[in-house]
Amino acid sequence: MPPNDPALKSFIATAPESHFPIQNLPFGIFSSVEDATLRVGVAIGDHVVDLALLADADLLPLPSEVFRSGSLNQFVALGHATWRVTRELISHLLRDDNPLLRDDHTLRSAALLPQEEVTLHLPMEIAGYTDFYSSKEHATNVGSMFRDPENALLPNWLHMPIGYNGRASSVVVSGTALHRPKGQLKLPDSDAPIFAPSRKLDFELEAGFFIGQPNALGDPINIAVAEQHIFGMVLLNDWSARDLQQWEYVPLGPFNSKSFGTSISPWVVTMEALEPFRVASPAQVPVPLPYLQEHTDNGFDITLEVTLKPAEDSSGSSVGQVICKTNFKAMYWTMAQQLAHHTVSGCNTKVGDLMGSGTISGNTPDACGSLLELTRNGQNPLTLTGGAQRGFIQDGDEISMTGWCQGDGYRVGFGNVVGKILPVQ
Ligand SMILES: O=C(O)/C=C/C(=O)CC(=O)CC(=O)O
Ligand SMILES: [Ca+2]
Ligand SMILES: [Mg+2]
Repeated sequence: MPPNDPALKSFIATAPESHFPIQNLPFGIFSSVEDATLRVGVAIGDHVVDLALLADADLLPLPSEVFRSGSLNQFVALGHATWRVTRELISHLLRDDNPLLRDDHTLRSAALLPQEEVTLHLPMEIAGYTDFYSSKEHATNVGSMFRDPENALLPNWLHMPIGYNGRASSVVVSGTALHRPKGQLKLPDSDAPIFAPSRKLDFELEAGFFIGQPNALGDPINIAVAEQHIFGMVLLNDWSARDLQQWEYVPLGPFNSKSFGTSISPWVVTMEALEPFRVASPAQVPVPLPYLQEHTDNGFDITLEVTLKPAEDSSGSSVGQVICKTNFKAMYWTMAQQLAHHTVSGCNTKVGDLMGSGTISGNTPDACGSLLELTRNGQNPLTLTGGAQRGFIQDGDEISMTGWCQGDGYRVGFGNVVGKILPVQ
């Protein structure tokens, strides 16, 4: 049976709402109390499979050092065929009718660790980070607040996937707390900026994808093969200080307002696992230039949610609340178009480059992927359970994003990306 078959079952039982059934098998980097080495793991249910130990036991045809090099980069650099075959072999080893690992109690207890007992790390060594701006609803919402409601979309927006070169050094894995940034901001009633902690700290709900197959300088990626260059996807929170952003961003785009931290989920869901959830993306009018024209469905049906958990009150309690529900399939520009556009100038990419989709907003009020949009720039604060109000993020707040593809009786999920905001340093 192929690894995406909905009927497949693992000897590691998974509930229907688990993000990590045998049909998923996302790759990540973990360490454990017994072994601090950063090594490659695959999530299955509530467990992690240690691929280095499977390779030591000759159950995977790769040198185990590939899985002990500290990131997924070495493994991913081996190429598309290796990612696919490795996932197939792991799927085979985890099937409920395969006794090889199931009945080898020594290997099984060493190579299958409960997820709650491991530490997850950044999955890739991130060569570069680019952030796109590909949700029409998001671009329209922000354009109408920051610029002109009559001409919310700038004239270039419908012709190319707009993006900016972000900051790779500050991409952090889920669970990493970040301090509120300081910077220049200009208050509405003043002509001169002040230097102060951001008062308009926000999240941006995004999906990210990792480059698995690079392209050389001067050799653009054709849109027809663009997806073959993608290893897989994660969830991404592009933390944004709106007051710093509004003062600094013209004409070269965001700088300090977004470079203080970008959080990603630890498990990279492969494009193979996402294949059953491919859907058409929105029709594009006007038709884009030929290098951006697609002849296949390149959208993906991924349900997304954001939860805000406010700082604990004096009794130490805090309840998380879902503040956004949306779907990745609403994105106007696809990953294939983003990659074709990114490289059309001759720009090269490297294994481990991270591309953000841009904030994912939909066309209902609760489908907005940022507080900027959910609260109309803080003017209509959200009222949380218990009465607390939020225009923007307060110190101690935790933002958690989750996402999954719904199959028939199973989910291919991303887990989550969580981050807490600490007071200014
Ligand atoms: O429209 C603007 O001026 C700014 C938009 C953003 O801050 C969003 C950005 O980072 C790109 C995106 O996430 O869509
Ligand atoms: Ca962004
Ligand atoms: Mg960022």
